[in-house]
Amino acid sequence: MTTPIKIAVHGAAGRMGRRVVALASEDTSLKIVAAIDHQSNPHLGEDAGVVAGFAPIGVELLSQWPEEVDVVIDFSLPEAIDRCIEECVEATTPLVVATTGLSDEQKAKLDAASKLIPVVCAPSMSLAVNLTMKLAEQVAETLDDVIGGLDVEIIERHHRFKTDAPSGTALKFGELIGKKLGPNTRHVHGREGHTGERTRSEIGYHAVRVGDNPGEHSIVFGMIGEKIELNVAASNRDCYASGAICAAKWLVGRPKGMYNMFDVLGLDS
Ligand SMILES: NC(=O)C1=CN([C@@H]2O[C@H](COP(=O)(O)OP(=O)(O)OC[C@H]3O[C@@H](n4cnc5c(N)ncnc54)[C@H](OP(=O)(O)O)[C@@H]3O)[C@@H](O)[C@H]2O)C=CC1
Ligand SMILES: O=C(O)C1=N[C@H](C(=O)O)C[C@H](O)C1
Repeated sequence: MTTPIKIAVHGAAGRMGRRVVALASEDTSLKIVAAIDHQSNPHLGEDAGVVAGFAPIGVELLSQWPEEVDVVIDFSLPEAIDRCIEECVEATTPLVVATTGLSDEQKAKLDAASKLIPVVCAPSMSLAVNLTMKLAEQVAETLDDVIGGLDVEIIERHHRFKTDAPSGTALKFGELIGKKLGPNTRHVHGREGHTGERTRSEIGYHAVRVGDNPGEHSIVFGMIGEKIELNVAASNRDCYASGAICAAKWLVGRPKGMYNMFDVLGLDS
């Protein structure tokens, strides 16, 4: 039997962290050795499995970083990411970053870290979302010069507790589509008032916040006379948690560098 991969979950008491703890604790190729959260989290000191709504796993939820881990999975908040990067660089631990809403400075810090450690960073760990991104690239490339012009609008729906908008995934869809449409693409967030006619060169973003929606994205490619709409929706959070676990397993033993879910899923060839 091979030795289990030792993982630490950062943001372990959050909505996503709990699902990562729950799924990883059922995976015999993994051993959760640390569950890290904010120093004032009310669950600190409790068993992370119990916090996740599961059986005890013998790992306390702590705010301290552990000594020895093979890989860290991070689903936290932008305000928590700097320390996470610093701890991983210091210990040369591979890092999977799923947190969205990072500042440009934080993205640069993560890039710098990837010169020293292997990093997977992706706004969505979901297989279906990443496949849909590939489809969206294909549609944009094909319709770029369509007669009458192409209008791209991205609508995302998430739970009312989400703190960043638009979603990291919506922004990634826009970035990938924008690359296919050319350098004049403008990214427009919402519409209000006397906006004038829509220009051809814009991608519109619309962020809907409702109830407990775990994440839904619609990419509309509108033309004169017809439209294509790509829809991808999560039924629950396990698509993201299992994607992150898959990324963590893939990352262990890789050379330092910046990777994404296309690399993990083999979608870039
Ligand atoms: N890439 C992907 O596939 C996905 C990405 N996400 C992203 O993951 C992130 C987390 O989402 P979600 O789980 O819903 O959010 P939650 O707010 O439920 O979870 C975040 C957790 O991080 C904790 N935290 C806050 N500050 C710190 C800190 N300084 N150190 C350690 N932990 C800290 C929070 O603790 P406390 O409550 O005490 O502040 C909380 O437990 C978001 O950015 C979201 O957009 C979400 C789903 C999928
Ligand atoms: O906060 C969430 O819930 C999600 N956030 C990610 C994002 O911002 O794209 C991914 C997923 O859609 C769920």
